[in-house]
Amino acid sequence: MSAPPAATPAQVLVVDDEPDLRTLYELTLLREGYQVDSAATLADAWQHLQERRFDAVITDMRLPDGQGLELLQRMLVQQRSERCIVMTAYGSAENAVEALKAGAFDYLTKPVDLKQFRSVVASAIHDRQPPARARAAAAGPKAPDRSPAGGQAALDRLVGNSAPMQQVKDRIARVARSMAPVLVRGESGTGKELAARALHACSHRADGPFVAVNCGAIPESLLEAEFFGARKGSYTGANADREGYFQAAQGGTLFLDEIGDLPLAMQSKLLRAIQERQVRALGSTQEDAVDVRVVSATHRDLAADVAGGRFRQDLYYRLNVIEIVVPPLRERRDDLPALCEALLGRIAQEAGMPAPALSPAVIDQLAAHPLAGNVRELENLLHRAVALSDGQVLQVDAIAAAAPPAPVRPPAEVAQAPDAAPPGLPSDLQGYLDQREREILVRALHETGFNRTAAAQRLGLSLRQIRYRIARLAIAVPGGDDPNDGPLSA
Ligand SMILES: Nc1ncnc2c1ncn2[C@@H]1O[C@H](COP(=O)(O)OP(=O)(O)OP(=O)(O)O)[C@@H](O)[C@H]1O
Repeated sequence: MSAPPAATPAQVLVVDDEPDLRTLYELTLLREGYQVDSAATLADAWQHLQERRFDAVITDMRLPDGQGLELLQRMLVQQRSERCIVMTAYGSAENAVEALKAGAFDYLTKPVDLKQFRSVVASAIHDRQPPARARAAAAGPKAPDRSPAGGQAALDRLVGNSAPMQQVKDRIARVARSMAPVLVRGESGTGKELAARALHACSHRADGPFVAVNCGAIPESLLEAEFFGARKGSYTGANADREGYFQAAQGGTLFLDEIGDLPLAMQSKLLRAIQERQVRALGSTQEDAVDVRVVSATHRDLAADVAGGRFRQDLYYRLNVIEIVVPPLRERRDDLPALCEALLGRIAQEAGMPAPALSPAVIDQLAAHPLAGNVRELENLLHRAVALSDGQVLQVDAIAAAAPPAPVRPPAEVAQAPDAAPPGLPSDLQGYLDQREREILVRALHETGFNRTAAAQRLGLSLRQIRYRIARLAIAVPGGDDPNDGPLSA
């Protein structure tokens, strides 16, 4: 049996004009099993890049003939596949953010911590080519830079192919590859968490944990221990050492939902953890290095919170390196049929029943609904509709009954007319009364299991009268006009 072919080590280019530092980086990388080339200037680095392809490029920010950022930009223009790590001077947060915005995979702050250096380089090379030392497989053609297999599945879970949704998915796939912090913005219920999960699944951290935290749900006094961990005895009730969210997300993604709800004192601590990449558990004297990508989300206008002094500007700047905006449902109505189908499928699966079919009438009715609570509201509506529906096809009236009663309001044109009547006085009395009557009848029918006799009794009507009203208002009752009028939605 022949020995496996020798593995080709990953190739790294180091760009720094200080010979001592260059040597230090080279030795560190060689010891890790990489093959290293080095350059002292931008021109020299570019020459190397013209000659061959590398797996990663590590560049100092300030070089004798220009900025490391220029190298990054030139690489981007040429669509080079190398991942670029930029080294910035200590305290120059702007450079780090600028580099990440320009497409750097990650940054390191000088003086470089060698442990962090090794870990960042390993991350950059991770899913394309492990170091020779760790590789057993034969050297083959380099894998293209694409999302892990689970990435596409996670993007598919984000249902909707409308143009705005497609843009969101393209952006997720594009930015997933770096370490840059991402802020996901969007109204409540638009799917921000799903977007964050897809981002994680498309990243090289997909095999690591995804830890989701609702910042608004944690009592202020517990925040520090929850985020950074706590040593036994550090506070009343801490009976054992416990890790925090940062430690739990090690090697993966920490999703900070409702980031705008974090109190100012905690914002400072979070900023420090992100900048230093170190956290200190409550009651501990030691800092732990953490390798975590932070993705946060908010439905609030964080820029306004910054202006109002409720959110730290420096933290906002740090979290918002890359922004993903998930559009509200009203801006992507085209997604409604696919969303309904996917949500109904999920609901039915959870209930262990076949998914009811969706008629065009139901879709039309949903499309007319304001759905201000976005996909979550649509999901709730369908949940209740399924519970109220008795057949294979989801009924229009099951949707109407599932919808929370609309607030009593005069028709919109009356409210908006310049010489509008006082609120509460409708211009079309009959239309207004019909709408109210309809709501009451649907509610009564719903509450009596669609038994018309019982519903009529509840409303002080005869069976004849309620039948007449149901027909006049064209209320579709599950099971049609049942002469026996028994319970229809048992
Ligand atoms: N595009 C989508 N495809 C399928 N399901 C979706 C989509 N968007 C949202 N959902 C579903 O809607 C519900 C709400 O989504 P999610 O929690 O991601 O929203 P959110 O924007 O994070 O909400 P909040 O701001 O309230 O935290 C979830 O059950 C989610 O699975």
